[in-house]
Amino acid sequence: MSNTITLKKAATIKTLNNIAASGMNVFDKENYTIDNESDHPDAIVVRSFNMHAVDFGDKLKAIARAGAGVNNIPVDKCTERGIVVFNTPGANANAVKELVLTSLIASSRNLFDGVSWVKTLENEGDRIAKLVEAGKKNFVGKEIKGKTLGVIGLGAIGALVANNALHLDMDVIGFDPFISVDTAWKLSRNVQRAMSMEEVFANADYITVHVPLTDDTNQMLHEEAFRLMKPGVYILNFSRDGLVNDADMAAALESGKVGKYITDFPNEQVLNMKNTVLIPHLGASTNESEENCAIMAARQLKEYLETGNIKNSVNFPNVELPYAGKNRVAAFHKNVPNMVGQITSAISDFNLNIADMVNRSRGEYAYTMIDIDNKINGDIIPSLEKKIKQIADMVAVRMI
Ligand SMILES: NC(=O)c1ccc[n+]([C@@H]2O[C@H](COP(=O)([O-])OP(=O)(O)OC[C@H]3O[C@@H](n4cnc5c(N)ncnc54)[C@H](O)[C@@H]3O)[C@@H](O)[C@H]2O)c1
Ligand SMILES: O=C(O)[C@H](O)COP(=O)(O)O
Repeated sequence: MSNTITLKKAATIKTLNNIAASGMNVFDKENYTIDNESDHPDAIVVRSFNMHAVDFGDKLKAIARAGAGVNNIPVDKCTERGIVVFNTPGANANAVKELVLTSLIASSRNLFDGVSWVKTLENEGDRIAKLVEAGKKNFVGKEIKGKTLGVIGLGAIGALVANNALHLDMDVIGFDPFISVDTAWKLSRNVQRAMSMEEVFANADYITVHVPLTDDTNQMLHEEAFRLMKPGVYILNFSRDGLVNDADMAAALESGKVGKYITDFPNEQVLNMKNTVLIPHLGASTNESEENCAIMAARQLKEYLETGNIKNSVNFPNVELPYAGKNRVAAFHKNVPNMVGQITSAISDFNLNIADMVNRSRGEYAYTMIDIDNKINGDIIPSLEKKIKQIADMVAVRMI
């Protein structure tokens, strides 16, 4: 049995985090209601809020993540229900890049420890200047020039970090077995290509990870990985805490195998480790990035709600059919033979003519949009919708 999803003119949007106003203003008041208390929103805009236990209600059509990582969203469950999950690729990449490079230099120069120490001198009166000169020897750092930065994951953020580190006179070695063609074009040819993660581990003085948290990357930095790294290596994690095995990291920091762990994702274990720099998930927290993400998320969502077109979804294919403003059937179904045939046959049963259509698949699921040429008598729509929904392996149907 498929879900009943019928687009109403006024859609309700719920937000689960603070979303920049410039993004929410994309939703015009005539067609959209922003209601953060709604139990049955048409769409949700979210940042890092953990949605795994959230009740979706029975009208939810789409979730827009104003940001990159979607591990806070139950994506498989959404796919099974024909709920499109969007993210905003690259929209916060510059913000993260700037903080990664800032932290790289600042931690290398023991800046965080030094600055914290100075604050402890506040009651020392006129002795402060003398104490500063005597104490600075405890914070001698190292320069990054000529050192090797290993970048694991050369997507929107990793590629920017890699290219910019070259400008800081670092040598850069990168690893990404799934690098996109777009990113490969943007990457400097001076970034050395590693054929394995182990090659990065063996050569890098600093390692920064920029991969999504998935079943494949979960705990990718563990005891065996640390064993292969150079002694005293600095590790930067601006991706997710689940990428690192905390117990192994604690041991590696204790032994000095890892010289410093800089993370944007502190947790209870990490808070008790030595030689850490703990940042309160500030990677994407700039006005520019929050606005970029919110505007991109809102535009993608609005386009989808109004036309069915999909751009930058993490669970359904990109699909675009210019919307002529007539009547459109948008159907999510299993990726099995003869679905398009059955939908078009249902349409012709109502003596309707097809103006245009598109079908794209992604893994086990597919999405079909069909524009109907005739001016439909409004009474027909529920019957046509019902008929299409009754097709076996249909997941969800919208009449737009
Ligand atoms: N700290 C923050 O505020 C912040 C902000 C944005 C993103 N992030 C995190 O950073 C991650 C990356 O963001 P992005 O915008 O660069 O995403 P992206 O999708 O552009 O890049 C991810 C890259 O990782 C690569 N990859 C996947 N699995 C890999 C593996 N096993 N080994 C090597 N490479 C692998 C992919 O091919 C892709 O190129 C996000 O998923 C998110 O978790 C954190
Ligand atoms: O994956 C992301 O985009 C980042 O972790 C940013 O998360 P935030 O939107 O909660 O700052």
